[in-house]
Amino acid sequence: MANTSIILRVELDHAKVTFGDVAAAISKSGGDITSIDVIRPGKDSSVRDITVEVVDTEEDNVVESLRKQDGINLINVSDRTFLVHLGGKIKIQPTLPIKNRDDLSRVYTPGVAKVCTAIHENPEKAYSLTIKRNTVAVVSDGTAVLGLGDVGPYAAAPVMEGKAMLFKQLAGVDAFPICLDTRDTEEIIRTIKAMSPIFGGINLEDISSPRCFEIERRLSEELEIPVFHDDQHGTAVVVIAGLLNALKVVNKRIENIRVVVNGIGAAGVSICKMLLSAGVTKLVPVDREGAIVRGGTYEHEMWQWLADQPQVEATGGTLKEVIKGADVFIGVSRGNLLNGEDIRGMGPDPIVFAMANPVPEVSPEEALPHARVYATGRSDFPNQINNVLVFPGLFRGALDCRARCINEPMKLAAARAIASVVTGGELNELYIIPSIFNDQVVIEVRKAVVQTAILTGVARRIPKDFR
Ligand SMILES: NC(=O)C1=CN([C@@H]2O[C@H](COP(=O)(O)OP(=O)(O)OC[C@H]3O[C@@H](n4cnc5c(N)ncnc54)[C@H](O)[C@@H]3O)[C@@H](O)[C@H]2O)C=CC1
Ligand SMILES: CC(=O)C(=O)O
Ligand SMILES: [Mg+2]
Repeated sequence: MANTSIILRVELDHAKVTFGDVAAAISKSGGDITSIDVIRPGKDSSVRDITVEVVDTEEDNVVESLRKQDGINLINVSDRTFLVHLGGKIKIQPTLPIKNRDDLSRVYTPGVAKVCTAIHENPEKAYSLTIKRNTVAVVSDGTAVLGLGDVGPYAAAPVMEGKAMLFKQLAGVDAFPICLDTRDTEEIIRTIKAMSPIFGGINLEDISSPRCFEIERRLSEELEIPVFHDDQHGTAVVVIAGLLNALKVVNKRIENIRVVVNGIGAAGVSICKMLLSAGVTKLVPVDREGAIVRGGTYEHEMWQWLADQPQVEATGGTLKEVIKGADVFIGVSRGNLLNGEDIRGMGPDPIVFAMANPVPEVSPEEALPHARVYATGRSDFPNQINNVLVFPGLFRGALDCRARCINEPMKLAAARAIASVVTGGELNELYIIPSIFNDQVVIEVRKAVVQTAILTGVARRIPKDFR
């Protein structure tokens, strides 16, 4: 269950209630008071802001318990999550002030004209004389936002702003959220290409499958800057990182495990591909209609590709059937599909990565009694397997070496780098993946990405610390 934090502004009529009554009502209805601020003291009445931690589902009970109590006037309820979104989460700041006409004539006309001419004569100079070298576009059409689905470009913006914040805070990359009001594949490709001159990289986000595959493929072919669909590859990289470490905990080898992947969309396809590259020999991809089987015929190009792979099992079934005896479950589908019994029926020491956001495929309450290793995409449980461990360091590296693209070896190197941040002594069931606040993650991912880009010939610049 997820907790939320609400601030209740209440006015107390001292003739009728005491603060003790308020605290008791909050506690009885499931809330936990974390702070109290007196806004207006008074003899007959007073106003206070009470911050309360509450399980999401109990929020209404807490509010209701105060509303119905005589002597309490509930003036306002603010959700702290909404409060941090007021006015958006990022802004643009100039790198230097314009203090006088002299400054003005340098940063703007007439001075700027000679810089324009220099770039016109040598477009490579865009990297040294504009924001290009450190700027990434985070582009979505709002069609597969988290596990919420097709909520549209306006509703996608808070996630894209969040990604932009993470890019900046974790890796110093300036990322700009762009939410497109079109679902047309060709129009999306055309728009991103048209706006690409100012960007050093394109991070595609929350674009539904199968359109996301074509959009990424075409843009990668047609642009000279890295194009990376985060939900596909960022997720696959972090899954492989977590799996490499989880397998050490349960003492199993990747060649021997049977893996069920549920939700063969953007994330699922890339995870399956990367699992195969990493050596998995028994793979069961599952979508709404059940398992995708070897030898089957599918309209979906990527599902057909999977059905043609020798490592994919030929026996079909529903998720609840095929998960029996599996060593690993990876969910990138939607919440609450499995229960404790399903996890109990897996093989010995099961590994469960329930990564649907915001609600995992199986809750910790159901999974933990039976799973040896349990991870989710969320930040409020241990073992957060989320692509946020990947995209900041990966783009930091790609921008620093001006990589032409982000290739498979770079992704695998990033996965190994993330896994390596958890040392042998630290590794355990509750710690298979480093926290995003571990500052080694971005450093190690960047290093691995730059080294591999140089080795595979896609780097167009050698950063100083690699010379
Ligand atoms: N933790 C993390 O870092 C990440 C988590 N995710 C989560 O994974 C989920 C999928 O994301 P995307 O691949 O981007 O979306 P997508 O829309 O491309 O793919 C979702 C797939 O799940 C399938 N699906 C839906 N309900 C299903 C069910 N009951 N059983 C089996 N399959 C089902 C759909 O048919 C589709 O193929 C979302 O909940 C998202 O939040 C995605 C990317 C990163
Ligand atoms: C984490 C992420 O990118 C998603 O859930 O879509
Ligand atoms: Mg996403």
